Amino acid sequence: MSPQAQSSSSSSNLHLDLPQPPKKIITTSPSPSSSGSNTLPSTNAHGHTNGKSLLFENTPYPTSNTSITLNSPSPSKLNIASTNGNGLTKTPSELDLSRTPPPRTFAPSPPPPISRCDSETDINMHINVAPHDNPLSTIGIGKVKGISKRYKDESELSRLMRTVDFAARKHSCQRRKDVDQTPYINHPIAVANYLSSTGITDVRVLQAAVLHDTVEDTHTTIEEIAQLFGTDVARIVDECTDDTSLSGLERKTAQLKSAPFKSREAQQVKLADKIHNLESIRRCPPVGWGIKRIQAYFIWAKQVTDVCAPAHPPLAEKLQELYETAYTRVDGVYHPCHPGVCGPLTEPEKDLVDSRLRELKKGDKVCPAPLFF
Ligand SMILES: Nc1nc2c(ncn2[C@@H]2O[C@H](COP(=O)(O)OP(=O)(O)O)[C@@H](OP(=O)(O)OP(=O)(O)O)[C@H]2O)c(=O)[nH]1
Repeated sequence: MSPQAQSSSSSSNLHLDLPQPPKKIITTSPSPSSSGSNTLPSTNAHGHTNGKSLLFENTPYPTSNTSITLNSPSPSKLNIASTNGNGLTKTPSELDLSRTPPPRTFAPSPPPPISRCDSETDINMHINVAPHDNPLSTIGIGKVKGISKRYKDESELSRLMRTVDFAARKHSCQRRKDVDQTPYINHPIAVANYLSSTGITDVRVLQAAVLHDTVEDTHTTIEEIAQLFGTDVARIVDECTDDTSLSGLERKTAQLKSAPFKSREAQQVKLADKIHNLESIRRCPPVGWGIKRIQAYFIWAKQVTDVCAPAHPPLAEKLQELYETAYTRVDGVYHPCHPGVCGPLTEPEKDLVDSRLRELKKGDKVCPAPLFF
């Protein structure tokens, strides 16, 4: 384990509850309505005042009967703990969070829905072979010679745009888990944008950022990516792809264990992936997420990003700022998103946060720019 991982893990000993909603929301008709059974506020609450932010007011939990403990000092120790009907079993060393959610199951996750919009016809259109004749469909990345001749002479800009187009087709039926069901493609584009806006100019890294969820969450294969975009891009995407046969808990553990051994490029994508997920959570969390799940994600994400931090210090600094300043409010009670790093809000800061929240509740439909860029 790297020194960064050690130092970060030592700050958290939190008994947390991680439910498993569907991995991605898939809709056939994009209707970003917040009506129906959603329990989150009807407007996205998000704000940023004097370096402290509050984003939304959270809502009740569904139920289950298992919870997760992230133990220090080893970030790889994620223990399932039984709960009683009223919620989590607490120990004196655990945080006493004001609202105990009903118990729920953490693992295993249901397999993520796969986008059905990424028809093989679309993909093979790019490589000029019939779907069932694709010579790459059964071979590993090691045997793929590299990018198809057809794309050898294209400019970097053209290649990047082709990558965005490919990812958009692949994710076209997917939505984020937030109440507005944001188009999923916004996430990989934002990840690439975090990298390019903090100085990453290697187009292969930007391509990999755009493609980083295609293999995990759509029918895309690494071989396709190798042939369409080259083996370097395919390798980075492969490193950023979780094994979806594992449970949610196992995937989280695996990410922690593998993070120190990833290439620099893959670690850069990981940092950007996490910063966008964390920003999304604090601005408009996935439907059904409560404070414990938010905090569990922040704690786990910090352990991963602390390991990856040296790969891209500018993003690591932004992440640290995020961990130190992100707040949420549940039933009028303020909670730091990362309880081990974030200090309590002062009264004046609470007032600023509240006034920002009131402002947003008047009806802010415009997706704001990320807070740090
Ligand atoms: N914050 C946020 N995340 C959303 C949203 N919609 C989908 N996601 C995805 O959900 C995952 C985070 O939720 P978890 O519950 O921890 O992940 P899991 O479903 O894979 O167990 C991320 O997957 P991932 O990209 O594989 O990242 P990671 O879990 O490896 O960090 C993230 O991209 C959303 O609206 N907000």
